[in-house]
Amino acid sequence: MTDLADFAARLTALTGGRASTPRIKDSVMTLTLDVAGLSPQQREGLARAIREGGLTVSDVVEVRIIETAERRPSRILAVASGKGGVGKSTLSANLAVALHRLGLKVGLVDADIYGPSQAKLMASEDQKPVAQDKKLVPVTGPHGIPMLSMAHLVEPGKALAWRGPMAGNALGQLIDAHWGDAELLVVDMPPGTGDIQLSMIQKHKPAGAVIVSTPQDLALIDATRAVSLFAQAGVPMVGLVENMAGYACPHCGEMSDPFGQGGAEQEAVHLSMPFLGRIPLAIDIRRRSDAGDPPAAGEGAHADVFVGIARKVADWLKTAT
Ligand SMILES: Nc1ncnc2c1ncn2[C@@H]1O[C@H](COP(=O)(O)OP(=O)(O)OP(=O)(O)O)[C@@H](O)[C@H]1O
Repeated sequence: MTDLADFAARLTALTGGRASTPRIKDSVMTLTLDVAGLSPQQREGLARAIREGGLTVSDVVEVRIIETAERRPSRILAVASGKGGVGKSTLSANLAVALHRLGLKVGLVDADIYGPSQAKLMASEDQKPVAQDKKLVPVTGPHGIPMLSMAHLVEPGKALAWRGPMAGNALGQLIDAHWGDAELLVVDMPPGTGDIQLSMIQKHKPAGAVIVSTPQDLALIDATRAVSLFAQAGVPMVGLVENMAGYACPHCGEMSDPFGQGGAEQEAVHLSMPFLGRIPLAIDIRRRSDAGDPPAAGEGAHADVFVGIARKVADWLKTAT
C-alpha cells in the first residue's frame, strides 16, 4: 500500500499541480481537480489515473474528485493570540515552513497591519509585490513560500496611522491576492480581540484557528478570550499551542520555567480543544527568527517541534470540511 505523502507527490507530477492535497475521511479520499482548459478526454484520462493511484493508498476504498473550472480559493488558517508578544508571528512563520515541508501548498499573510514582522522572519524584506489585474502578486522568499505583508508595501520603520476601515481594506488586499495554487493561507492575525479582528474573521471566514499562548495565567485568560472570538464567528478551533515553555540554560543545560509550564495544556483540556504542542523558550529560536532563518526550515529538536505541530494541523485540515 502507498503512503499518502508519496501519492500527493505523484499527484502533483501527474496533474501538473492541478489537484489539491487529498483529504481522507472514513476511507474516502476527496480532492479538487482544476480542469480549466482540458478537453473531455483529457479530463476523463486524468480522473481515471488519479482514481487508480488513490486506491493504492492505505485504507482508501473510494476516491472522489471534485472537478472545478476555477482554482479553489485558498482556505485560511488563522494563527491568533489574545495578547501581543507571545510568539504568534514566530509560530505562523514556522508553521508555514513546516507545512510546506510536509508537502502542502501554503501561502503566508501577515495580517498584523500595524506591526508587520513576517517579511523579516521570512527574509523577504527586499522584495516588492507587483499588482496584476488590480490584485497583488505575492512575493516568494528564500523558503519558497508565497507571502504578503504590509512590510512589503510600506517603508521600514514608518508608522501606519490608519483607522480601522483602512486597515481592514489593506488586509483584504493581502488576502484577496493572486495566490496561484496555494491551497492554504496561514494568516498571522493582529494581536488582541477587537473589532478589526472580528470583522476580518467574519469577512474572510477562516477554516480553522490555532491559538498560541505562553503558559502563565494572564496570557491564558487572554487566550480564552481569543477562543471565544472565533467561537462567536463560528470558526472551528484547530487547537492550542504553548510557547516559551521551559528554558534550557545554554551554559549548564539546567531547565527552568520562567513562565511556568503546562498551563496551556491544562487550559486546552478545560476548553475541550486539542493541545497541539509545546515550544520551548530558546535563544536559538529567537536568534534564528530574527535572522530570517526559521528553525522549522532546519534540522534538530526545534525543527521537530514545529513539524510535529504542523503534522497535527495538516491532519486536522484533511478531515475538516
Ligand atoms: N519560543 C521562543 N523562544 C525564544 N524567543 C521567542 C520564542 N517565541 C517567540 N520568541 C521571541 O519573542 C518575541 C515576540 O515573538 P513574536 O513576534 O512571534 O510574538 P507575537 O505574538 O507575534 O508579537 P506581536 O503581538 O507583537 O505581533 C520575538 O523576539 C521572538 O523572536
